[in-house]
Amino acid sequence: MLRSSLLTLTRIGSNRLMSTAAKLTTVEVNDKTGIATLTMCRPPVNGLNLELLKDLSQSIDEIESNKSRGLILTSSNPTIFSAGLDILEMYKPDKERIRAFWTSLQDVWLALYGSSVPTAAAINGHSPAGGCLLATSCEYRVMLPKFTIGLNETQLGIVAPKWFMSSFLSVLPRRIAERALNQGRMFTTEEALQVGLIDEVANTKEEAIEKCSAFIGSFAKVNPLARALTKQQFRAADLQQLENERVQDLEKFLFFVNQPAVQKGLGLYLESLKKKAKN
Ligand SMILES: CCCCCCCCCCCC/C=C/CC(=O)SCCNC(=O)CCNC(=O)[C@H](O)C(C)(C)COP(=O)(O)OP(=O)(O)OC[C@H]1O[C@@H](n2cnc3c(N)ncnc32)[C@H](O)[C@@H]1OP(=O)(O)O
Repeated sequence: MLRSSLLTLTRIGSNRLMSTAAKLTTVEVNDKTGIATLTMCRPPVNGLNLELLKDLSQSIDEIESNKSRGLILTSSNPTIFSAGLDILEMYKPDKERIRAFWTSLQDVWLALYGSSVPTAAAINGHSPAGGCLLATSCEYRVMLPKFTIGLNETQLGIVAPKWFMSSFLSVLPRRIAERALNQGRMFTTEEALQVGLIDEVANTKEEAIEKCSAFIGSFAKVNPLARALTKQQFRAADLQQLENERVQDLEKFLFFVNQPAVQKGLGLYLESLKKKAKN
């Protein structure tokens, strides 16, 4: 259950805030609805590095074990849900750390995509690549206007692994998913709604959280065990595939990311991001 030695429990209105010192995520449980909001808080862009991934895993475990009625994933940044994987973890990587990094990403995906509680993403900002992976691992997505979401990996000269595709395919028709992935397409909020990559649009983060809560509330009269087992049956083949191939998936990733051409591409991409940030 909760790691009580490190845990601080604060009450904000009807919410209980559970967070540990120096954590990159917070978990707030609404006492009225019993729904937990899991917030990513790693400035500047919620880049998924090893530490954020570990905190995400721990927070998902907490929510699973504290009998929350659902999980809403969101961001403390007002314009970015998550910039995806922290490219600094993959560029000129440390040998041991990059293994732990990828393994932690696998852990987060298995826990979120396979979660027994209903899950929803309040996408309150841009959500490229790994950000889109997190959002599409949830069962429902509500997004704010004027942001973008998608799997842009091919634009960076990298390849989304099969399990990224599984999440994408659980939301989009195959033809749209395949074309978008091949193009590395980023969808605007409006486009994402049109193709079904998101379920609803909200004007504020609060409204997005309300809509996510309403989705989770729609299961109020459904037997929780029957609901969880049904969801897990839908997702079992995808989850099992990664479980069976975890080691090979890690080795494939390490081989791929260490290719000189991939390293060169990641270096150039980082430079372009930094140049853009300066201007
Ligand atoms: C046979 C087949 C085999 C298959 C094998 C498979 C093998 C596996 C291959 C590997 C797969 C790996 C999968 C990767 C998925 C990913 O998630 S990759 C990451 C992709 N992310 C992006 O492309 C997003 C890039 N960022 C942006 O577009 C923008 O930053 C933003 C829209 C998110 C935010 O814009 P803005 O608010 O204007 O902020 P910026 O000024 O751009 O950025 C601020 C600051 O953050 C740095 N930064 C941004 N994103 C990242 C990132 N993802 N990683 C690290 N750092 C990032 C940016 O450089 C700025 O830094 P400075 O302030 O200049 O230091």
